[in-house]
Amino acid sequence: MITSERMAAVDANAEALGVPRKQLMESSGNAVAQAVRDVAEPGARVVVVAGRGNNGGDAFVAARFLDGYDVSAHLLGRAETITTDIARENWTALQQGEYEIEEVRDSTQLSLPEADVIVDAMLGTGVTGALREPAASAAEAINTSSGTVVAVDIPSGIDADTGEAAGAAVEADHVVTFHDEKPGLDSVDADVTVADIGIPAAAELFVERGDLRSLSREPESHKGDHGTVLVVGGGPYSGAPALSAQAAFRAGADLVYVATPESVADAVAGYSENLIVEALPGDRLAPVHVDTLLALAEDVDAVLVGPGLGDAEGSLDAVGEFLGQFDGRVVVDADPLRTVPGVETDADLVCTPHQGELAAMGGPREEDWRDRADAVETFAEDIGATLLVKGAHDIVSNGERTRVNRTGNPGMTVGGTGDVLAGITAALVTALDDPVQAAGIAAYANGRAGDLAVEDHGYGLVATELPPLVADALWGDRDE
Ligand SMILES: NC(=O)C1=CN([C@@H]2O[C@H](COP(=O)(O)OP(=O)(O)OC[C@H]3O[C@@H](n4cnc5c(N)ncnc54)[C@H](O)[C@@H]3O)[C@@H](O)[C@H]2O)[C@H](O)CC1
Ligand SMILES: [K+]
Repeated sequence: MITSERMAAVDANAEALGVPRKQLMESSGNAVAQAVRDVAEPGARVVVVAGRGNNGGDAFVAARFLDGYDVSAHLLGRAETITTDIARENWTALQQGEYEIEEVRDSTQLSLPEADVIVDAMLGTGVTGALREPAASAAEAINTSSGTVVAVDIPSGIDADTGEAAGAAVEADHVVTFHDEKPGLDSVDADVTVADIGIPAAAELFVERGDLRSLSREPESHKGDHGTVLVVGGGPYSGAPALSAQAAFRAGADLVYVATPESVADAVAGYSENLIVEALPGDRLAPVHVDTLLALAEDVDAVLVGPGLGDAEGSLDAVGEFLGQFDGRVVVDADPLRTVPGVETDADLVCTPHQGELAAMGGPREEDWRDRADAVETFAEDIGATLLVKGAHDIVSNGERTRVNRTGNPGMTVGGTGDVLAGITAALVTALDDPVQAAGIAAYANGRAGDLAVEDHGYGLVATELPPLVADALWGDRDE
C-alpha cells in the first residue's frame, strides 16, 4: 500500500537514481495497453479519455502500444494547457504519428464515440476534491456507455488515499495501478492489477532528494508553527549543545532553547544570539534539575537530550528520571543512550547512536550494512524506539519500516557532526509526524551538508561549517 504523497516522493527518488519519470510513464502506458488487450481483441474500438496531467500522459503512451486497435484519444482541455512536459511530449507524439485525436474544450463539446473499451485517464493520484467540468460530465458519459472501462491508476473522481468520491466518479471494470496498491482502491468494485513500472527498490529504501517533498510548508505560517526544540546538554562541554541548537534552527525550527549547567551557560549563549539559554544550577545535569526540565519540556514540540552532557552518573540518572515522567517527543544522543533500554517511558523516542553506542545499548554489531539494517530493525522493535544508527550507510528503523541513507563521507568522522545530526533530527521530528521519515531526512541532510563542506574544504572540514549547509541541503534548489 502506498499513499499518493509517498508515491510522489518515491517517483522523485527514482528520478534522482537515474530513472526519469518519462521512462516510468512509458512503462505505465505499456501496462495500460496490456490491460486493454486482455479485455478486447485487435480491431476493437478503444476510446481514451484523458486529463491534462500525467494520468492522461500514461494513456497517450498506451495509444501508441495499441497498434491493431481502432483507437481515438480525447483530451479534456486544450493541448497548450497540459500540465507537465512529459504528458505534452506524449500528446505531441500522437499528433505527429497521425493518431486520431481531439481536444475537448468544454463539456458541451463532449460526445464520446461508441466504444468497446474506454480508457479512463482523466485524473490519477495528482488530485483531490470533486471532479470539475468537463471531467464531471465525461465521467457520467463513461458510466452510461456500454464499453468496458479500464481506469488508469485510479478511477477518476476517487481519492487514491481515502477511496472517497467528492462528486461524480468513474465506475471502472478494471484498474491498472502502478508500482503498489493505493489505499483508496480497497473500496473500489473493480479488478485491480498492480503493474511493475520499473521503479528501483532503492527508490523506496534509500533516502533521496524526493523525500524532501515531505517538508513543504503552508504559505500561511506563524511563528512556532514549525516547531520548538529544547536541547538538554552541556556541562563537561559547551560546544556540543550549541552545535545541535544551531543545526535545529537550520533544519527549520522556529525557536530553540538550551538547558545547560550554569558553569557553561554563558559560553553556550556566547556562540550565537539566536539561542535562548536556561541555566541549570551547578556544573553537571543532576536529578535535582528534573522538575525544571519537565516544565521546560511542556512548552516545546521536541526535546533533544545528550549533546555534551557527559557520562556522570547523576546526569544519566537525571535523564532516566526525565524520560520516566515525560510523554512527548525526545531525541536521545551520546552518553545517555545507554540508559534508554532500561527506562520505562511513554515518550516517543528517536535514538541516534553510532555503532559503538548501539553496542553499549545492548544492540547488534554487524559489519555488512544490509545485515545491520535487519538487526537494527529487530532491535528497534525490541526497545520500542526509532533508531538512527550512524555509519557510512545510516540505518533508520522503528521496527516496522527501515530506511537507509547514503550521503556523507569520511570527513565526517571529525568531532561534532553527530551533534549537528541530533539537532536536525529534533527539528524534523517536530515538522513531520513520522519519526522514521524525520530521522531519515535528518541523516540525508547532515550527510549532504558534509558532502558540500568537502567540496570547499576537503577532509579539513569542521562541524561548525555544517549547520548553514544543512539549510542548503534541505531548502536549497530541489525538484518539487
Ligand atoms: N510513479 C507513478 O506512480 C507514476 C505515475 N504516473 C501517473 O501520473 C499520475 C499523477 O499525475 P499528476 O500529473 O500528478 O496528476 P493527475 O494527472 O492525476 O491530475 C492533474 C490534472 O488534473 C487537474 N485537476 C486537478 N483537480 C481537478 C479536479 N478536481 N477536477 C478536474 N481536474 C482537476 C489539474 O489541473 C491537472 O491538469 C498518476 O496517477 C499516474 O497515472 C506517471 O506515469 C509516472 C509514474
Ligand atoms: K484515472
